[in-house]
Amino acid sequence: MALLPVSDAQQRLLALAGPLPPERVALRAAAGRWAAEPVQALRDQPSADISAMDGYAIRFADMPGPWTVTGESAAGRAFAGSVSAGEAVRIFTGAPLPPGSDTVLVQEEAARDGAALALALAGEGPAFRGRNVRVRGLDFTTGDTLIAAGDRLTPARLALAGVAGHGMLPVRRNVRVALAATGDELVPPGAPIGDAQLPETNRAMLAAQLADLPVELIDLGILPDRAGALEAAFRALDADVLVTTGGASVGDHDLVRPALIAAGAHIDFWKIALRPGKPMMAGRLGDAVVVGLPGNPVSAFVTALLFVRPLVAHLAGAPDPFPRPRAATLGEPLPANGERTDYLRAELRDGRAYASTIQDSSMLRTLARAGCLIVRQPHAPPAAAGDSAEILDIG
Ligand SMILES: Nc1nc2c(c(=O)[nH]1)N[C@H]1C(S)=C(S)[C@@H](COP(=O)(O)OP(=O)(O)OC[C@H]3O[C@@H](n4cnc5c(N)ncnc54)[C@H](O)[C@@H]3O)O[C@H]1N2
Ligand code: MOO
Repeated sequence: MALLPVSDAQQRLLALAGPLPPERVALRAAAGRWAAEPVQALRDQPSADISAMDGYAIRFADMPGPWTVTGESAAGRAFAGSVSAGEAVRIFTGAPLPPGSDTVLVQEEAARDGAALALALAGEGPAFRGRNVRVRGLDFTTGDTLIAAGDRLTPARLALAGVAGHGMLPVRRNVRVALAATGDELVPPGAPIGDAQLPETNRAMLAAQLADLPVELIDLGILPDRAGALEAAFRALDADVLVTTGGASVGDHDLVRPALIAAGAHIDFWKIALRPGKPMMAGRLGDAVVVGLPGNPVSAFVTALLFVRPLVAHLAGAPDPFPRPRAATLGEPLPANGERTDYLRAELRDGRAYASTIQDSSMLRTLARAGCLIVRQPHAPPAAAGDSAEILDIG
């Protein structure tokens, strides 16, 4: 069976399910999620002309003074009257300008004695009408579209939506992701361990890889290499996404695919032109998308980066969920590549990428040291030191 190119597999994966249904959640709960609808301003900001400085509201036409102070305007406590010729109102940052005034004289440039106000130094004072005033609607006005559907709700956008009058925001509901490790040799990290056993690390790694996405993780634990137990766990699934690791290849104990099929799954693809990560599979099980990752930790990491994270982001409403490679300079030559897209663990030093000598997909130490993956396209010719290469940052 021919191996599926990485980009074809990525497109087919996203085609398995669309974004989850929308819901409205409080501002804080929307952090890091994607807007399901455009967000429009419900108010003008600022809603009146307000002072940007502590000082005195004056009429610019009255420059260079002197003035008589007739009252005070503070943030949240506007002056009730207005400003007539020769009058000034004490004003503070964020306070509305009283009607009649149009300019703020900062207090550092003012000399005040009781109600008498003058410039501290001749020639100082505001240089133009409107100085130190934030005019109504400076930031935005009612009806402006401030956030587009599909925009990520960054900290700044949350604050923007809040000041625009929104207490709730339209997002996609959180993605329920079930994680299952498979393998009779696996024990939880830190547990007593025999020689034939191995600490199970893929669930912790995957959970951390998804930590910045809007997920609810469901831990299905470590499943044994037994068809019946796997099938039972898959049948009981209640999640939007099932991610398994291990048992994806062709050995006698690689039972994930047959168990998924026995549980009623449709496998859309299996085996990708990818190194590491070739045995990855994906399909549907009821309403859920299932992704079977290879067990080797580096293969699981790379396939989670290229497939699982983008799938979760897609379900959460991200319009462009795939990691974006950037160009970097190779520090050392690389040999020609074979038929699979190769993702080489590499260190970045002085802006140059140096691939680890050994790229075995079991080796977590080289992964932990790597700042990036060098992406080698199928059949790429040999590359020299100083050549440009595509990399994916992972540091
Ligand atoms: N004859 C062939 N053999 C293999 C092929 C092949 O095409 N033909 N593909 C190889 C490739 S590529 C990979 S990758 C591996 C992955 O296969 P599996 O998904 O079946 O992985 P396992 O055999 O279950 O495990 C591989 C390795 O990783 C360890 N492991 C598994 N799960 C975890 C975990 N949760 N945490 C930590 N370590 C884990 C496991 O103990 C094994 O050492 O197959 C090749 N074989
Ligand atoms: O995914 Mo396997 O790790 O290509 O060797």
